[in-house]
Amino acid sequence: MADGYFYFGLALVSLLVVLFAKRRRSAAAAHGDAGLRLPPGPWQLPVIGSLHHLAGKLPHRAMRDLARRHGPVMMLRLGEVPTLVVSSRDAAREVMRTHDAAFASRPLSASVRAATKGGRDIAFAPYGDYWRQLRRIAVTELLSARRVLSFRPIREEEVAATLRAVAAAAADGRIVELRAALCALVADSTVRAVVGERCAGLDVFLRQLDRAIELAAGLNVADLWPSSRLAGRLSGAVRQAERCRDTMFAVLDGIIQAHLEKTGSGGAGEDILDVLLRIHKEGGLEFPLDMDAVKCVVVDVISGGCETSATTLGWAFAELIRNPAAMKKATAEVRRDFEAAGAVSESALAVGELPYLRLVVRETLRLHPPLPLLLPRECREPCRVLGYDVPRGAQVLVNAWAIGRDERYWPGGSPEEFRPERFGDGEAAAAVDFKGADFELLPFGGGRRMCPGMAFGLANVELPLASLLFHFDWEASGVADPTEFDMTEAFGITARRKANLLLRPILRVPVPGV
Ligand code: HEM
Repeated sequence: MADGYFYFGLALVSLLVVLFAKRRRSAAAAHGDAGLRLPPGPWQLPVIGSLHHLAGKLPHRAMRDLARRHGPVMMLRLGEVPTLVVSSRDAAREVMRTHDAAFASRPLSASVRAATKGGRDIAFAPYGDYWRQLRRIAVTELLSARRVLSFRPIREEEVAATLRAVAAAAADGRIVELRAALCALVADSTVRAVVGERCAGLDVFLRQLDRAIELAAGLNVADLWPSSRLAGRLSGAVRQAERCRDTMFAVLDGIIQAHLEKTGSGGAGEDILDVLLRIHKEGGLEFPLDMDAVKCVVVDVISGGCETSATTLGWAFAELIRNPAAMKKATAEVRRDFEAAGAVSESALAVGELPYLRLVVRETLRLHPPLPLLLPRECREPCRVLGYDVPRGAQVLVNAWAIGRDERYWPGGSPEEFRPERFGDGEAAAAVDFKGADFELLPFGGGRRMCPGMAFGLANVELPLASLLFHFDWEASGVADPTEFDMTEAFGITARRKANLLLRPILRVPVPGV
């Protein structure tokens, strides 16, 4: 609330000083940025910069509309923060491939700095040797294909528990709020993979994590006006981020203690925290992995793992409900392939079964990248993108959501349409994938800071989706025309679906153990 009043007050002050600021701006242009070809952008107000252009809309949608007028490389000012917005495949390629090293850092806003103890985690560590060391640990130890595979029994158990709960609802003719069920499924699988088991404090931990992610979105006055002490004091965002961090760390202290007391850790049964504690104990690293770093990485992996996969699953179901032909095709495929087995198994999924279901996931990630603006990057050294000069220190947002819906890259039907077939044989987009080489499809980002959790995330999407389609048919409750199914996005760092996912399950293939 305090943020709201403060913001409104600043907007009023802005209007009063606009003429004065115009004069000052032209004076500044006369010496400061002379000779540079800065990217174009919409007109700005003093103090709030470009924020008024975003008011009342979701940021990725507002930025897409602005980019249509000002171009694929556009400069905004969010409060005080100069922000480059990139909205085309070619511009994204320049940021993530041509000048990848120049854009390989992340901006550390005051609240992110507080939540991550100054960027001690993987996602927000400034680009450099410390980040490189953490990234190596993540890729080779924590999130490697072998490690993700070792969590298969956890995923299978959690999916089986969800299937049993849904079967009970189906038997009673009850409607299921599938969004909540999917969030719980992904959270339980992820938490068990990271810390071994759910414990009492984890609900508190997950609530604080949600709050910390909200604060990290940067739309609070402390992060928008970093030079203003008054803004920092009025906002309280930094104090809240510290409180979230301390509460999460206190829960982790108990879990770490229990891990340290446990005997015989190591080898196949290791969870991610075991691995981190082993690396902490072995030492010998250039930057010792102290307990704060261990906790920051655990928070990173749980936050990276939960929201993104659950959001993807929610959208996949919503799109399938809205597109009965695709639902029919995906369901027929999974029932045909697993009929003999009587249940979906991840081992069969791993050897390339269910090609259509995989296209459903790819199409879902095209239309609904869970992080529509990825995670922000920061320009470390002045460089040029599509011929425009980008100043050092500018925050850089890649609008993956807008690029994924740009008709120039998605010919053959409306890019707004959910059509998994567009990635099939004979179609222009057939070879386009989300592995970071195709800059029109960037749900996991690209370049050095690309998501290291892709295999982990996809495993948490594919098995639940295939299993829920295998055993049940799904009907939207109270929706006569599927095309009317509500697809409104919620506001937040992840673009999750706003409405609940109220669906009626109809049992078609018996669930084992029920
Ligand atoms: C559907 C699932 C997921 C999506 C769509 C996704 C998306 C992303 C994106 C867009 C980025 C920023 C990339 C960039 O700056 O170019 C990112 C970074 C990251 N993701 Fe994911 N992610 C997913 C799952 C996961 C999972 C399961 C984990 C961990 C278990 C994870 C951990 C991370 C980390 C640690 C980073 C920061 C990497 C760095 O800065 O070096 N993500 N993710």
